[in-house]
Amino acid sequence: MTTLRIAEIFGPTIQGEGALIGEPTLFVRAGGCDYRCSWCDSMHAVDSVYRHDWAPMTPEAVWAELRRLSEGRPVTVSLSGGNPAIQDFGPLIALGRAAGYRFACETQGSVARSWFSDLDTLVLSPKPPSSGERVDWDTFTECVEAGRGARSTVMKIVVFDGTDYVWAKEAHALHPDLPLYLQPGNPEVDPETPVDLQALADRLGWLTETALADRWFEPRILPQLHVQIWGNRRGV
Ligand SMILES: C[S@@+](CC[C@H](N)C(=O)[O-])C[C@H]1O[C@@H](n2cnc3c(N)ncnc32)[C@H](O)[C@@H]1O
Ligand SMILES: Nc1nc2[nH]cc(C(=O)O)c2c(=O)[nH]1
Ligand code: SF4
Ligand SMILES: [Mg+2]
Repeated sequence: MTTLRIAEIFGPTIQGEGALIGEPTLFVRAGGCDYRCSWCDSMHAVDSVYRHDWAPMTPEAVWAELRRLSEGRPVTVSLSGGNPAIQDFGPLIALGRAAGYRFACETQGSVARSWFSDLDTLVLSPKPPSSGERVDWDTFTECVEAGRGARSTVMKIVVFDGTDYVWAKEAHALHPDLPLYLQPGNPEVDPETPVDLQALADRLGWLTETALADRWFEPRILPQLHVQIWGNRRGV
């Protein structure tokens, strides 16, 4: 039987990012990641110094918590992390889907999984140069292939600067069929530090105006809605 490493389960909240923005959602945050992005906003689910806080849970136990949080009313569940793709979420997805719950997954596209095809929405978020990580595009393409059975697969790219912007255009050119979402990077990820909403608005303005001036009309450009509402608070 699979045991999952779970950093946190929370909600209902709203999906704050990308294609499903605004959608009522429960989050399952998996512990552990094969990347170390310089600006990761979820290091408590990445850095192994926090591993003692990650609970070993069976899919049944995660499913029981999701039912409790939603009071048994079917809702969208987002699998995030860390990188959920380093674990086997197939059994959890099967339990939830049988009860009418929908599943999305956020992953960087570094590990392909057969259960991607059981998702409603696969969100692939390849990492730009500012992250300090490098994308293996062959593996990323394997992730796109593994998600062929999903209802939809989208690409979501975090953009911090001009170099990331140019990179995002190249990433889109490699996978032009994936609907593309851009979000400005949040440079302040400490949950104790209040976010500077004006600075985030300025970043969103810069990204939006850059794409429009460039006549690049493919991407949808969105803020992180949960950060607008709750700042860097955890568990929302
Ligand atoms: C914490 S990651 C977990 C899932 C997966 N490891 C990934 O990166 O796609 C969830 C989403 O948050 C984004 N993200 C992480 N840190 C961010 C930051 N400082 N500003 C904006 N988005 C960020 C990631 O790019 C990803 O789309
Ligand atoms: N509300 C809310 N929306 C989100 N979208 C992506 C998130 C993530 O950390 O994966 C996230 C999150 O942590 N909270
Ligand atoms: S891939 Fe995702 S979870 Fe892993 S370090 Fe990067 S942003 Fe954080
Ligand atoms: Mg987040």
